[in-house]
Amino acid sequence: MSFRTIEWRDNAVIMIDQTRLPGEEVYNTYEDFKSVAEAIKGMIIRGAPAIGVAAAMGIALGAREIIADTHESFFRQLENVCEIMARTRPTAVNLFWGIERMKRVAEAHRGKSLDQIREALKKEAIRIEEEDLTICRNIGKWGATLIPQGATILTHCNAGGLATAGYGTALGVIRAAHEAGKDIKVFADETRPWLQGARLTAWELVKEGIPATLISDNMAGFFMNRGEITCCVVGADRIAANGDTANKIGTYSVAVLAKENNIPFYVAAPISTLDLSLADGSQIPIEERHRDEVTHIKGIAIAPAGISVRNPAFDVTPARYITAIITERGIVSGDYLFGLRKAAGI
Ligand SMILES: CSC[C@H]1O[C@H](OP(=O)(O)O)[C@H](O)[C@@H]1O
Repeated sequence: MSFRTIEWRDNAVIMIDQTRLPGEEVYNTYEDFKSVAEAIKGMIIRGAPAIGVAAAMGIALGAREIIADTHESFFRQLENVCEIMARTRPTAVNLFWGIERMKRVAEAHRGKSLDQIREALKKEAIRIEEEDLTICRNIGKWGATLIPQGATILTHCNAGGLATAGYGTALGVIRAAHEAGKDIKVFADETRPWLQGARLTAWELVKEGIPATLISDNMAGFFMNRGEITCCVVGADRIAANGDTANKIGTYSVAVLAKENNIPFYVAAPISTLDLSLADGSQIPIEERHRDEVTHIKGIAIAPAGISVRNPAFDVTPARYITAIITERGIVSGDYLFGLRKAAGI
């Protein structure tokens, strides 16, 4: 891949600014944890695994900012850093997974010096990023076994290298199938209102020469009904114990249309996206974002100011619409309650 989503460099965090794509490939440098939190909230960086990495690196930055004479003061301030990270976005469980993993490392080093704790947190954040890349490649390998030669794959939103530490989950499956010479084509939903498909997925696929067609969200059913789509592959932000999956708004509609047209619908996600504490998807918190994301494009109003607006950023696809869930440890289908726990090693 010819871009880097996020990187720890010289005790700062470097991120590609995803709000400026596809027109400009700009990298921002963050030297304090609060600006990393703002970058997550403002979707400079977005995508479940990517915001897990960003939160971890933000906490590592925060630990270096803390001025403390005692361990008690350090850990009290570190808790505050973690709480600020946790308030950035509510749906992607990877954010909280990353925060908890960093907390565990800090606790495990409580007996060490503050600088040793800071160093351990920095190394853990870098490790999380490096691991995510390997995880995505493994998701790709497993997922590619489901993709027939010459398939046309519909994807929604961006579950690509930009949504992870690189390579992607849904786009990881697509990349792996392409690299295996399966001669695949992609239909990418533009994904209103934030246009992750038009701005980010299309950018990734064009850069790599993977054949892709951009469609507006309301065209997905048309092409499915005409027999032009072989299968659908999407990412995820939180997967409940029974397989119900939260993903970008519009995913549920794609899944129902796929079921109606007898098209396999796959979710590609790392184990860190599982939330087995939730029995089903009804408890998954759904982020509601600012109305301007719906009424404006690039700052230009496309709706009158007086109109009321709703902007849920995610929806939940019931497990019955999901053909299989592709993880880095294998493909889960059928009895999700059993299969997901097994995949998680429980
Ligand atoms: C690799 S999962 C990415 C997942 O996150 C996206 O949401 P957002 O762009 O709001 O962070 C979308 O749901 C993707 O499927």
